[in-house]
Amino acid sequence: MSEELSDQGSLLEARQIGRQTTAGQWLIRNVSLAVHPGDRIAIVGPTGSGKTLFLRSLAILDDIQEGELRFHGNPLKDKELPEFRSQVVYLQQRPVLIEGTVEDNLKLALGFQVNQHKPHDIKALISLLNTFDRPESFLQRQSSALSGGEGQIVALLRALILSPQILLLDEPTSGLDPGTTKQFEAIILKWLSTSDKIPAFVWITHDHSQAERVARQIMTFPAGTILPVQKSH
Ligand SMILES: Nc1ncnc2c1ncn2[C@@H]1O[C@H](COP(=O)(O)OP(=O)(O)OP(=O)(O)O)[C@@H](O)[C@H]1O
Repeated sequence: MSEELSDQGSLLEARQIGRQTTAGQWLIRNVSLAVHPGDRIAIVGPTGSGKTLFLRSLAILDDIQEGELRFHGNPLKDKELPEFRSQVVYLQQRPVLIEGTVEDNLKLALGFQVNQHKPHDIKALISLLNTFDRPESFLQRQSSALSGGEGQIVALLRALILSPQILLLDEPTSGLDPGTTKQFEAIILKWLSTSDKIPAFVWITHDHSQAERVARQIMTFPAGTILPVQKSH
């Protein structure tokens, strides 16, 4: 995460991001990253070093107290946020599914106005389901009856049918068994190779062998970005 960023052609760029507690203590500071088309970035680093705080900042899910985010080279305006959300999708550790079937969940994102121009490509979806080794009838399963791993894969498929430009993955396989983890990775790699865009991902993982398998760039979250918490007077 160098401070010298080339913004040439970056999709998403974080410059000198800082996050503070409400009491004013810095949790992360001066963290920068540029994501370009085709990037496959893994972020590794110790527990509590601020990886999630940083990724959530990239996803514009939390406010930042310092620094700047740029999307396609420009600061993001409020009115551009729905488009940003359809292009930059954040997947958290635990899937959040609605009641109903797998298909209801997959169609959910497409219901948002900003996504209505995106075709619901059922063929592509079924091909991804095959990578997951599930028949088409899996679409009719109730979300409440899915295992944790199946739920996480459904959350991934729901993200992918939006055809995002960037996936932000926060330890998405930490609760999955090795077989489901491999399927999850295979779906992402298939998506990368079949997307009509040149998508990118930023993937937080504690598993160095996973980082080696999926990423082209591995970044260690720098301990130096975390300042010691000051005692208040
Ligand atoms: N809102 C908050 N207020 C105060 N401290 C917070 C807040 N959010 C996170 N923290 C603290 O900031 C630090 C970084 O948290 P974060 O979840 O980003 O770490 P992480 O590197 O993702 O850890 P892990 O690898 O365990 O998921 C932690 O010590 C956490 O307790």
